[in-house]
Amino acid sequence: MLKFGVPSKGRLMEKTFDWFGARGITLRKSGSEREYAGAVDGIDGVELVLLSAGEIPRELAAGNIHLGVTGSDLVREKLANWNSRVAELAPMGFGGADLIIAVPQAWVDVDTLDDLDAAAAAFRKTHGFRLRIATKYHRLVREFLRENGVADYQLVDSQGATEGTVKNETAEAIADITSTGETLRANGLKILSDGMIHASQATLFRGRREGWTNAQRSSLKTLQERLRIS
Ligand SMILES: Nc1ncnc2c1ncn2[C@@H]1O[C@H](COP(=O)(O)OP(=O)(O)OP(=O)(O)O)[C@@H](O)[C@H]1O
Ligand SMILES: O=P(O)(O)OC[C@H]1O[C@H](OP(=O)(O)OP(=O)(O)O)[C@H](O)[C@@H]1O
Repeated sequence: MLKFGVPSKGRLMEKTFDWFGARGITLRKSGSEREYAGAVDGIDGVELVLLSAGEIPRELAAGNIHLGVTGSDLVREKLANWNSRVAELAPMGFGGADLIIAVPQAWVDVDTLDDLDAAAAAFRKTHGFRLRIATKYHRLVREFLRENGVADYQLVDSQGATEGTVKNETAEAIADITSTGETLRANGLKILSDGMIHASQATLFRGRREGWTNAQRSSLKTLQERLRIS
């Protein structure tokens, strides 16, 4: 069977079903609403596996699923050298959100990464510890700040309500996903003008693990033909 991982809930699940439906391919949950399995109507040998969007990158890289839909941000965050472990088959045009760096609006002298670097050095001198950036995107934020010459900071882990960490005084800045910008505004934060790390959207990926059977290759080919993607 060709195993196809799709998000099991939340913002990406329904839109994934709609996206395939609009292209004449019906994804179907089998059994009860709560069962995390299903099938693809009209294409033999494809098995749906409903998984958390955050786990799909790892399952693709491990070869436990062959295809998967998840956010392009999650693939980049969860997989070192993601490009060598999965291939992008199709951007899907929904689930759009920007991973950005934001600081307090009250920091009137800080609008760019260079300003942040200067503020971070000053912060360390004054406080005796490094400026804290709260995020769940550790890999992407580290890479981005390294490439942009910002060094004098520390990451603090935040798995949710990240924008609140500044008010709660557990961080001075944040790196998180935003779509409408409302959460940032409500928490008195502003995006650095050059603080865009990644523009994410839901994407169909193929795992690059070797060892596919001929039947699995053939199911993928049929699916690609039906979707008109290569
Ligand atoms: N406004 C938004 N806020 C957060 N994530 C968003 C938003 N819009 C789109 N996304 C995307 O949705 C994906 C995360 O979806 P979701 O939270 O359902 O998955 P998850 O992190 O695996 O959650 P869970 O583990 O609870 O299932 C990411 O790719 C993210 O970029
Ligand atoms: O720009 P906005 O439209 O305001 O959306 C951004 C917010 O939505 C997400 O949180 P989510 O609701 O997924 O909860 P979380 O804090 O658990 O990640 C994200 O982490 C931001 O907090």
